[in-house]
Amino acid sequence: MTDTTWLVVPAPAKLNLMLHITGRRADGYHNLQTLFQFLDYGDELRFRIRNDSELTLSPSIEGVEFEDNLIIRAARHLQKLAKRNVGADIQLDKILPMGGGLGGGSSDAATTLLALNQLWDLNLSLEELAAIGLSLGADVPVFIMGEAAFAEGVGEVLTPTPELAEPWYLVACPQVHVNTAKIFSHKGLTRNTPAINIRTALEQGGRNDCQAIVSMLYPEVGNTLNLLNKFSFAKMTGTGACVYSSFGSEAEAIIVSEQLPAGYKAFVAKGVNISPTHRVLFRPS
Ligand SMILES: C[C@](O)(CO)[C@H](O)COP(=O)(O)OP(=O)(O)OC[C@H]1O[C@@H](n2ccc(N)nc2=O)[C@H](O)[C@@H]1O
Ligand SMILES: Nc1ncnc2c1ncn2[C@@H]1O[C@H](COP(=O)(O)OP(=O)(O)OP(=O)(O)O)[C@@H](O)[C@H]1O
Repeated sequence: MTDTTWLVVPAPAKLNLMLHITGRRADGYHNLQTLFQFLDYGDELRFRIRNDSELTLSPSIEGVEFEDNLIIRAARHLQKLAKRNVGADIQLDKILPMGGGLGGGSSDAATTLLALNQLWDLNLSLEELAAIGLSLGADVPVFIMGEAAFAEGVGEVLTPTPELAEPWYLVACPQVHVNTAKIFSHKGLTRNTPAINIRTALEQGGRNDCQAIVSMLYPEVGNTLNLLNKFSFAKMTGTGACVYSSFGSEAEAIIVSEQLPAGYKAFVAKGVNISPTHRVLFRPS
């Protein structure tokens, strides 16, 4: 008899609190230094085991083919590693904007790897799942490991940073889709920022080396930065398009969000150093 209950698991957003590009590797990828923090806000996935080897996903994401969806690509990896036929029905509540720099696709993939590893009794370690995740995207490993972290390499060499403050953020999402590969291949991108150590990153923060190029290519991003900067220092996450400011309380963040022009897409969320995915799967209260 198949268990018909659904396992409900969040797929949170991430912010890059700083993002320095320190070099370009022979394979075209870039070495970077970044501070990742999770948001208590994001997509939600539901999983139910099937007793055949089918995978289903509903609803589909407009413009993303079934087999290209990072959720399905993640599940296919695990199916190959399972020594028996395994299948699942998956439901997706997509909240995070795509191409927003919030890591939504990577987070969906990580949640899928973590949840199906558990449901299919595969017993893969977090390190093994992170290695599979890295083949899907540079941002997947941090979501697998589940701790806010200083990341180096292409984002996969992680040092946890539990000492990060957990402020409230106002995140504004200009309605443009930034193509990550296009930004990393831009000739004007700063890609020689000197490496810093983790202590400096934690004490002094840092900038986002992609911000100037993205603001130039997508003026909506620059305009949104200017707008938020009127209230509180604003920075872009990842390769954009979303930008954020931090606040000491939820109420302060909400007051500023209410002053944004009508129609502006924005949300308020708490920064958290433990991923909500881990809280549900590994630390249920
Ligand atoms: C910018 C960040 O979001 C920071 O967290 C990530 O580094 C990007 O991670 P991601 O969206 O998972 O990116 P991937 O899907 O791995 O890569 C998309 C494209 O961005 C470029 N890319 C990405 C990451 C990296 N360290 N160097 C790169 O040059 C590559 O051209 C790659 O083809
Ligand atoms: N489940 C998924 N959710 C979102 N995007 C997906 C998914 N599967 C595949 N994709 C593809 O991945 C692309 C990047 O989506 P994502 O939401 O991760 O962007 P992002 O927030 O800019 O990521 P990052 O911060 O990692 O650069 C999308 O444009 C889409 O084509």
